[in-house]
Amino acid sequence: MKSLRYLNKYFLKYKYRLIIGVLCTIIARVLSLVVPIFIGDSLDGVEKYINNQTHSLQAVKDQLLHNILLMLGAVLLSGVFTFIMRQAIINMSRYIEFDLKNEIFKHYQKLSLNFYKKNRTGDLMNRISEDVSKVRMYFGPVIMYTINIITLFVVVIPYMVQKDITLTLYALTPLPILSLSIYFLSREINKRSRIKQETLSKLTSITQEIFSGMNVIKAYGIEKPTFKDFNEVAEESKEKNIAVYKLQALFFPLMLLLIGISNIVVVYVGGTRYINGYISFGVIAEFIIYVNMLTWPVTVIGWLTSIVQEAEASQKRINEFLEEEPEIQNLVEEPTNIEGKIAFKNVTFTYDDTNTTALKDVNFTLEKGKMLAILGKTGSGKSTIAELIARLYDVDKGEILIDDKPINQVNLTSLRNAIGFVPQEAFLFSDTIANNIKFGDEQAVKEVIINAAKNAHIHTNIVDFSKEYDTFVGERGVTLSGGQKQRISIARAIIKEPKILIFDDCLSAVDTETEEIILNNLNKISKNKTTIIIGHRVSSAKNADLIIVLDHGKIVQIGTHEELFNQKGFYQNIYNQQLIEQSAS
Ligand SMILES: Nc1ncnc2c1ncn2[C@@H]1O[C@H](COP(=O)(O)OP(=O)(O)OP(=O)(O)O)[C@@H](O)[C@H]1O
Repeated sequence: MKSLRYLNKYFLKYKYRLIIGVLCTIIARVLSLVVPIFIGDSLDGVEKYINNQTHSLQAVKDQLLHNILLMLGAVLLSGVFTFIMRQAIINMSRYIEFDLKNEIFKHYQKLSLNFYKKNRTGDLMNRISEDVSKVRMYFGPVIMYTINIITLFVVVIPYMVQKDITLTLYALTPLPILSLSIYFLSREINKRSRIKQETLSKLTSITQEIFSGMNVIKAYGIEKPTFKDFNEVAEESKEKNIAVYKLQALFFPLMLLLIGISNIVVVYVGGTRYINGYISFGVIAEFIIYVNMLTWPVTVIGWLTSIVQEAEASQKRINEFLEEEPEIQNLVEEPTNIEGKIAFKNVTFTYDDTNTTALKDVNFTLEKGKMLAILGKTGSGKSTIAELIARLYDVDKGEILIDDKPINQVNLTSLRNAIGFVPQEAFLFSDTIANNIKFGDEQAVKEVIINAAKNAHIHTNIVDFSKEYDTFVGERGVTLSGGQKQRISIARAIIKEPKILIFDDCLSAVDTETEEIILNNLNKISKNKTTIIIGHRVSSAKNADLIIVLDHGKIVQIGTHEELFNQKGFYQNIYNQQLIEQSAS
């Protein structure tokens, strides 16, 4: 129950709903419990008349009518209170489910990239959906049935004992057996359900992967082996499902069997005691109804215990993530005004998971409004510089200064708001083109969107689509070419009007002519903006105020185009190489 204690704050938040729910549950239960009393009383009245203990038929009829009206009233009122109880408690559980999901989601958003590298997406999804649903059961059915059971036991059992203790003992004996059997059955069902759930997750993952990689599957003609893989997992999932339902099928027969046994015991023992004159006829009827009333809650005790165990396990998994501290902490509450000067002082950085030292002793200063180009072979650490500027990771050694302030002394939201980042792999949401561009500035009007698209040299492509800016791009932008996705991603960064623009190798999928147009546009847009262009081509670097060449995480060349062009080294080599390529094409 330790993990579930975390949820007490929600009980406090919804205390009025909870109190109303509890009161209504008690009232509804008590009202429904008077029905057997009137049935017993009515049968006793009829019995007395048959045995000639009462002579007035009219008096018996009046007694029956009186009892029927009272029972009707009690049942109706009980129904009304049950309705309010369900509204209060079940709705409370839904509100808490919603709050908890939001809390987890907000926390997920605060966590650093490393967290996402360490944990599988399926696991993250499961904790926010499956686990939260299990926890909801703790708030809804568990509370509702627990109060129900307690009220029932507190009222019914003393009443039964007072009527006839011997019959009570006989009538209740099968119930603990029922409860225990249901407990073990539910536990086994839950165990099998968990396995079923895991295979279902596996099936979902494999299906998702197949759909995402459909173009590769088709291109390689591997539909058959892919189907075989899918079929194996689907087969496993089917087996696990059948295993669960086999056990579930036992649930109701077992319950009916034990209710039947209880009823037979009441009829037999009650009948004997009636014949011996210990109880009246009506008591047998009352006991039969009470035993049936008690059976469901007793069955439920076993079920509830396993729900609480499940909720406890789920909340433990949720807490593991909620207790995870974001590696990147915002140390400054006040927003910071960012001008855009960036300096790296002896920066060394190692990725935790692969232990790769991506940057070694990197030094450079980029004045605000200036342009930096970063070149270097693949894996030389270019993207890492961009990620460190956005503070997606903290450095191990040395420091990064933004406007001469250590980066961790800058408000994190201000920093990220000041950066327009175009990642190496463009990511588009399954939404319209306009909304994908507007993502950088929610308030942007049509003209501004079009202007950004023009600057990213994608406008003419967009107007060629029948729905123009309202074209839906499909999941991850599947309906667009690589170059189109990159340019929409560039438009998204431009529209934000950031102080710092970072283009991480984002012109790789466009031809040199388009690259030239975009670079020219960028020269205009990036006035007064600190701009960092990462790439492999000299064309994207030659207009920069500063060029850095990286090799294995170290700066091997630094200077302007003129300086590096006249130096022997990587820059001159690729310049010459690209010149030859250009003249050959
Ligand atoms: N998220 C990561 N986790 C672990 N290691 C990483 C991660 N990203 C990059 N690396 C490693 O850090 C090194 C530098 O990678 P980086 O992406 O900065 O290179 P790059 O110069 O941008 O390469 P490319 O031109 O191919 O994009 C590489 O050896 C890479 O394997």
